[in-house]
Amino acid sequence: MEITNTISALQMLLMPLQMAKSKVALVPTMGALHKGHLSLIKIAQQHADVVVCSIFVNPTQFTDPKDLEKYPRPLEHDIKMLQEAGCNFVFMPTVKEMYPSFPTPENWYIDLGAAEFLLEGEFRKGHYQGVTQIVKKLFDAVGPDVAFFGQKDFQQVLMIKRMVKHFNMPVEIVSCPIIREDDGLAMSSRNIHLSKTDREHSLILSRALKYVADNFNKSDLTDLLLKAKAMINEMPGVELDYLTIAEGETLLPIANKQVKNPIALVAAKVGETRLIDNMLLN
Ligand SMILES: Nc1ncnc2c1ncn2[C@@H]1O[C@H](COP(=O)(O)OP(=O)(O)OP(=O)(O)O)[C@@H](O)[C@H]1O
Ligand SMILES: CC(C)(CO)[C@@H](O)C(=O)[O-]
Ligand code: BAL
Repeated sequence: MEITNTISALQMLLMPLQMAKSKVALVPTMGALHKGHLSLIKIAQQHADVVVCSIFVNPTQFTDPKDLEKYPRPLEHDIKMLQEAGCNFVFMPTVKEMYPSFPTPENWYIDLGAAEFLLEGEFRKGHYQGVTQIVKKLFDAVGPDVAFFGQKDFQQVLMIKRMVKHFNMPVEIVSCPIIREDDGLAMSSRNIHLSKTDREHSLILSRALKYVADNFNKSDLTDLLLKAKAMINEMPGVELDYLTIAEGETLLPIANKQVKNPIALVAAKVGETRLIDNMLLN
């Protein structure tokens, strides 16, 4: 496994492979790797000849400076995990490498459609501009044929697909299933911040989503949402940002069950830690 910190070194390594028409996959991450990330690497290995994993805690997508400051960065552990997973290249750039004028912000704005401002976009204003800005830079640096993202960040996958379309980039975007702990909690790097009690309380998120999924076909939509929200609101230490049943392209709340891709999405603060999760409804 080769580890590089600069775009030019990475490109020198990848160029001969790309000239020989090897299929290159990219798995972008912010590190603090867990089994969810490893599942992306595994799926990428099934699709491509070469897998590049990037580790970069991207400052432009953080709206809360404290969240950025305390984001976990266990680099040695990450490298060991990637080595064991058989990843071929790790790209770990500095902030200056990705944003040469940092801390002066670069000009960046693209139209991601109305869904940018819903859900995560409402609670983390500007988040998807930051995400698409760095993913564009990573795609430009690596030149992947295909890139893998987790369905846990469902809205992120939608936004990245829109960015790729906006720039006509020749990159296939693959959304991969959510990996959960045995008790249902969606794996996330931020779970490390949960106290023992928070960890117990956090289970209400996947339970409420499961309740929605199990009852979607048999219950009235309004009742279903009310009951699922009540389950979360009754849990001490959990502060709900949103729970919605939305259409999977527009992310608008659905008015009837006949829509194409219904999905339940949730975000809540559990103690001091903000978590998100979602479940497809058919
Ligand atoms: N439980 C999971 N199952 C599948 N994919 C996941 C899971 N958790 C994260 N991913 C995906 O891994 C990629 C990198 O995510 P990231 O490094 O932000 O990890 P994370 O666990 O989502 O961290 P956090 O949510 O705390 O920022 C993203 O595409 C994300 O959707
Ligand atoms: C896609 C991503 C690596 C961009 O920084 C990040 O948002 C993440 O880890 O989901
Ligand atoms: N996995 C999403 C990245 C973020 O929360 O900023």
